[in-house]
Formats: sequence, C-alpha cells, structure tokens
Amino acid sequence: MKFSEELKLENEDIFTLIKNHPFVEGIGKGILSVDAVRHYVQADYAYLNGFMKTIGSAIGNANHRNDIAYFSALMQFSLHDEIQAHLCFCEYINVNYEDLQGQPLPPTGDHYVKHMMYHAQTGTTGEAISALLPCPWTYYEIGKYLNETWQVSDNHPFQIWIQCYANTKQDVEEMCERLDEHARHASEKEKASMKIAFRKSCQLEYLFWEMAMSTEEWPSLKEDINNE
Ligand SMILES: Cc1ncc(C[n+]2csc(CCO)c2C)c(N)n1
Repeated sequence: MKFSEELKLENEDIFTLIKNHPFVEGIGKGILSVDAVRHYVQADYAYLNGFMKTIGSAIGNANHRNDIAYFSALMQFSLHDEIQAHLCFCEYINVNYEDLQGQPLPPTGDHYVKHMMYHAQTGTTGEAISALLPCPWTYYEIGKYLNETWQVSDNHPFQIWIQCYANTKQDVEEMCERLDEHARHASEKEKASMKIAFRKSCQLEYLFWEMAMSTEEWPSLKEDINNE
C-alpha cells in the first residue's frame, strides 16, 4: 500500500468528522450564518498567508530542485486559486473581500499555521509535505462529497465554492505522489514523524471549521498586539 493510502486509512475518522461538520453541511444546504462565514473568510485569508510562508520555509530546507519547483507551483495555486472560493462566501454575506483582510488569526488558526511551520522548519521535506497535505486533501474530499450529496444547481449560493474544490483531484494526487516518493526513501522514524504531522493537520482542519462556526476569538483581543 502507498504511504498516502495508509495515511488516508489511518485518518478516515477525521475525514468523516470533517464531512459531517455543521459548517460543511451548511455549505451543502446553502445556508450559513453571516457571522460564521465572515469569521471563516477573515481567518482563512490570514491562514493562506501562513500556508504560503510555510511553503517558503519548506523551499528553504529543500535539497532537490524538483521539490523546489513543486513548492513554487503550490505557492502559485495558493496565491490565486483560493480567491474564487473566498469571493463566493463574500458575495453570500454581501461584504467586500478587502474589508476582511488583515485580521489576526484566531487561536486555532494560529496553532495550525505554527504547527505546519514547525514541521517545515525542523523536519525533512517529506515531513513538510505531510503537514501541508491535509489542507488540499480534506477540501477536495469536502467538494466531492458535497457535489455527490446535494443538488448543486446554478442558483446554489456556494456552487462556485463546491466546484472549485471538487475539481482538485489531480492536484491532490500529484501531492500524494510527491509524498510517496519521499516516504520510499524515509526511515521508520521519519515516517512516524510524517504520520504525526499529517494527523495533527487533519485534526486542525476539523478544528478550523469549529473555530469559524463558534466565531472563536482570543480573550480580550488587542489587534495592535495580537496581529503579527
Ligand atoms: C483552513 C484551510 N484549509 C484548506 C484550504 C484549501 N486550500 C488552501 S491552499 C490550497 C492549495 C492551493 O490552492 C488549498 C486547497 C483553505 N482555504 N483553508
């Protein structure tokens, strides 16, 4: 069995929790609270910056040109491809995208970014990919699941969001192949670290939805100090 298949099997419990999360169900139904969507987009804009900075760190630690080229392409996708999904949410809550940018990450998002950064800075390239992979993989699974489960017609408010991610099969497969290539050359110890990095990112993906739904915030937030 491929290492990526092993990871998917081992983390099926979290993938199922994510697909059944009330925020994800709300995307399928086409009904979500304005506050939760606003909180999500604000946090996700900051999260994507952290995701791209993590890729930057992974490039800094990479030893092979094909990994550098891969990370560079992933950076480009992250810069451009997520905007459509965010704009779809902004349209639903009738808010300008620009007005949701520049906010500090709530605790869970902050933890998630620092978790990915830790593995990119202290681990191997395989470990960095393991920490980054649940991001595109869980979203692809969400898109596919919602597409299969709900009537996603032209007048569905989140049609663009769902299609955006339902169409990312190839991107996820490519990332899995890169991970499998690293796993083939990895020691048992390194593979164990890769598994921990992957599972925690899956768990933090779930918690990110929880964070949005509960509009999680830092207690007594001071934006001038809390914002990095
Ligand atoms: C918390 C969170 N997790 C995953 C994604 C989805 N995503 C972020 S970067 C990327 C790869 C390039 O598009 C994908 C699929 C998100 N937006 N927010």
